[in-house]
Amino acid sequence: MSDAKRPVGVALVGMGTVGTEVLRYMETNGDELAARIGAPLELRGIAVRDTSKDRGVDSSLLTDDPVSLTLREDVDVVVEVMGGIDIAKPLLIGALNAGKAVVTANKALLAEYTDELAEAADSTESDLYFEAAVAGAIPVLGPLRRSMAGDQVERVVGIVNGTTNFILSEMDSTGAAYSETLAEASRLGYAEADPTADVEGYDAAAKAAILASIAFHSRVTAKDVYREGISAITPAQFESARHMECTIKLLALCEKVRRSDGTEAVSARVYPALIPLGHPLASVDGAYNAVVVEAEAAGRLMFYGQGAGGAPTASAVLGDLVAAARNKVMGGRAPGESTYRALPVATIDDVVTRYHVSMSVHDRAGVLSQVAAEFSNHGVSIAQVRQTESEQGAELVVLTHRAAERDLAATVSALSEMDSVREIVSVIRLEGEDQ
Ligand SMILES: NC(=O)C1=CN([C@@H]2O[C@H](COP(=O)(O)OP(=O)(O)OC[C@H]3O[C@@H](n4cnc5c(N)ncnc54)[C@H](O)[C@@H]3O)[C@@H](O)[C@H]2O)C=CC1
Ligand SMILES: N[C@@H](CC=O)C(=O)O
Ligand code: NA
Repeated sequence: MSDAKRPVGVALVGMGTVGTEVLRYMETNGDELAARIGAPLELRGIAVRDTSKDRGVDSSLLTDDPVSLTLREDVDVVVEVMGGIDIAKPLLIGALNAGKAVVTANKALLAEYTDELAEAADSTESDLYFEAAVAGAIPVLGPLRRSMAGDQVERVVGIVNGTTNFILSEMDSTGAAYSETLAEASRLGYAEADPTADVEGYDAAAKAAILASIAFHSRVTAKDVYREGISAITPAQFESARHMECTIKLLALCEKVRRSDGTEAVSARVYPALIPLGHPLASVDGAYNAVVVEAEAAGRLMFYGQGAGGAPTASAVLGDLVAAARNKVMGGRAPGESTYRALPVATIDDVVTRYHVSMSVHDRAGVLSQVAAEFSNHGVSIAQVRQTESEQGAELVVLTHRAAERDLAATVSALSEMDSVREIVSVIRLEGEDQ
């Protein structure tokens, strides 16, 4: 057999929601994949935690020793879909050091350690692919890395977590509380093994770090990303959003910003925000994700599709597997890491946006002007005020014009000290008015 026709050996690590679907499509579409690669894929083994469990596969393929499996001579590509960092990190670095190509969906790992993984990949000129790690099935990393390699990306804004988008969509349409819909998101295979990663924004922050690093050619890790989750979002906030013809979405925002000292920096942040109903991201519902990329020459691009779930994620993994296997057969290598710009990371204080501040106040003369004065004292300009009466007093909702986060924070802190303000009920940012 000529070298070009030699089968490409694959090690699958993890056989959960995603791994099961990867395997299914490898089997059912094997001939087509072979035609695209120029050689058949051959599964050398599957690393699982419990080899005694019946998984409907040839049990001789199962092993609980992922290290030995991935380092086998006849393994060319390692597909890692088990998640976690402690085992996956040395496993994948070891595989790359041994010259194996790696395909992974593990955003938690990539958001912290892409530099170490890329260094190992470079040491043996191996491939490291991870399209599934951001926005599931949606091809977004490939386009950013390849198709947009000649452009200057200015901003990336997206809904990149299927679980929270599913929950927020349900809260908006049915008035349900977030905890009621979380179990359903887990059942549907959207949520992480520990769903705290989803609802508290860690998963989206990991994806924001990966997106920002690739978009701006500068290393951003998950720790650099400002993060707020959705667990404090209430049905009342949705009601308030509707008054403003808005909805609430958990957004990942990555952009180049000018800091107060005039230097350029990268801002990466994740938080629930109001967005106008007419904004293209407002109609992205359920486990769907969407990523809007703004670039100097391209203008605005939008990528949309299923961001979570076994089969959609398997689509991205399989695309990478075909690419990595084809490189093994034909030669060549995927574009490597490109973080030559080494921009500093901006803090949340450097962000400028609009705010919706809801507070409970004593219903007496002069309160409105005192509150307005506090915004003005900190240089935060008010766009709208709405007051509603309640048994306890009054609720005051203030929508600001664009203001710096540090000024808004100082305003809120001063308001919370005022005698006439009973409680700051919520502060939520308003994004996407420039669409
Ligand atoms: N489910 C989804 O929608 C998406 C998941 N991902 C990522 O894909 C990866 C896998 O996710 P899921 O399939 O949803 O998770 P899962 O929890 O359903 O599957 C992971 C599997 O790996 C196994 N595993 C864990 N440690 C192991 C070890 N040391 N050796 C062998 N097997 C081990 C677990 O027993 C489990 O069966 C994660 O990194 C996740 O963040 C990425 C995009 C979407
Ligand atoms: N838990 C994640 C899975 C995909 O990355 C999500 O809900 O988006
Ligand atoms: Na993707």
